[in-house]
Amino acid sequence: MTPSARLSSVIELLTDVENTSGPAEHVIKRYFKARRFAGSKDRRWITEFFYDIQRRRGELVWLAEQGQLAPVPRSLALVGLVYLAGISVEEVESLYLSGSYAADPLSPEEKAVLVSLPDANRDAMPLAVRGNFPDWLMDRLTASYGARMEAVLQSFQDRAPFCLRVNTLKTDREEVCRILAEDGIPCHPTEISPVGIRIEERVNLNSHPVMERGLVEIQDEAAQIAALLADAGPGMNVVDYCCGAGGKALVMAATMQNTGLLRAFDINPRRMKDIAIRTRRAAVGIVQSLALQGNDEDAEILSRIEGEADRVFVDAPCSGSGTWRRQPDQRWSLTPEGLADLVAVQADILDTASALVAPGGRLVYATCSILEEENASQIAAFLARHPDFEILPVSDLWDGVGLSEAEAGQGDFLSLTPADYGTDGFFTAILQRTGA
Ligand SMILES: C[S@@+](CC[C@H](N)C(=O)[O-])C[C@H]1O[C@@H](n2cnc3c(N)ncnc32)[C@H](O)[C@@H]1O
Repeated sequence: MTPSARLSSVIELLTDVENTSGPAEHVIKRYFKARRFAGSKDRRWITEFFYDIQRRRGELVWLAEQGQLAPVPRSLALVGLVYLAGISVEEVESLYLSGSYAADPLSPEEKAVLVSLPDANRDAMPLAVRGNFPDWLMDRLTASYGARMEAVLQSFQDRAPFCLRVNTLKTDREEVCRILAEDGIPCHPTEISPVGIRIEERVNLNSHPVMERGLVEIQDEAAQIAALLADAGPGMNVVDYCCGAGGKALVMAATMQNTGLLRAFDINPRRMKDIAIRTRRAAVGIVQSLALQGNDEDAEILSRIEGEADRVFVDAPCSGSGTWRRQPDQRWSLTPEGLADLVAVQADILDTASALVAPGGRLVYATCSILEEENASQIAAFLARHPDFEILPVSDLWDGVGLSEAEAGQGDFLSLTPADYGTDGFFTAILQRTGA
């Protein structure tokens, strides 16, 4: 594809995403499925530029509006070419807006804005704009992060690192690092998780032997830490209540040394479809998965195992705000009403899942959110409704489950943002049921 055709594709994609609900990655997948002629380099350029625009959308909208341009996909892409990609206005005109499949030539107003961009003053931008976060979240985040606010917002502008979790049922970290190094893939151990590997370059490992042989899974370090904090041990009875594709279940199966019982539930069978293949590949044999129906039958099934589990892990559906580096489009689609709905669903799930915890057992609540109402406030409300649970501070568990960087594990809860250790934003609370 020519540069102009690539730019036109980015504009089309931005428009499609604006007009569709659901994650951009689905829209992008559909878009390229219908355009088989796009080669892998074209796809990469288009996708990366699309996501760069989403990540810095706040600034791009502001810059367009300062120059009296409507912040429509075309304006954002043009401003992005100059402001983010550092391409000169002359090059934009000659390379990106000429030839077949090119978008219309620059209007005088557009040209005036692009020419002024090298002098753009970031300091003049309000915090929400230069931090590229929705304005309506600013008060909430300031209350949580105070003086660290600017650093936290900035940390969401980087691309997220690529992390693997080593399957300790089959191998160890040294072995995997050695195999990757032999294949010219530079990597290093993660700072906190004892089973994580960080790869600085984006590589496709889907058909690499380390994946095919079940030696590793792709998983952010924060998610590994949360699952390790469950402290699920050999022989335990464990429930992963929102198991999705089983990412946390696989971590717990490894710490359980593939003994005991791990029930994996989720309301969405589509999300669960890879569990069987992932457990087989990882040599995990203790997972029993079951799709919940969201009706009375669930109550019947769950009542049979009430009060039995040593650990119940609730990796709750959430805003995903901690992963907004990876899915930057989602920060622009969350609404206050959507957030309130999520908080209500989380409370419901906690109420139901907590009934499965045995006396003396633990309820582990995790979100990939950095928002207080989904995290500490959710837990405070749960404890007010369930006086038979109490907080087990993560600082008491940190060393015992093999985590490093003691600083990160201070206090009652795990509460990470990318500004701390470059992980996704993540929250975890451990609640112990009294009356063992
Ligand atoms: C954050 S994802 C879980 C990711 C998964 N634990 C992993 O590590 O791959 C949240 C999951 O909660 C599920 N979910 C949403 N509402 C639910 C409910 N009422 N009961 C059980 N699962 C639910 C969603 O289908 C989704 O898979």
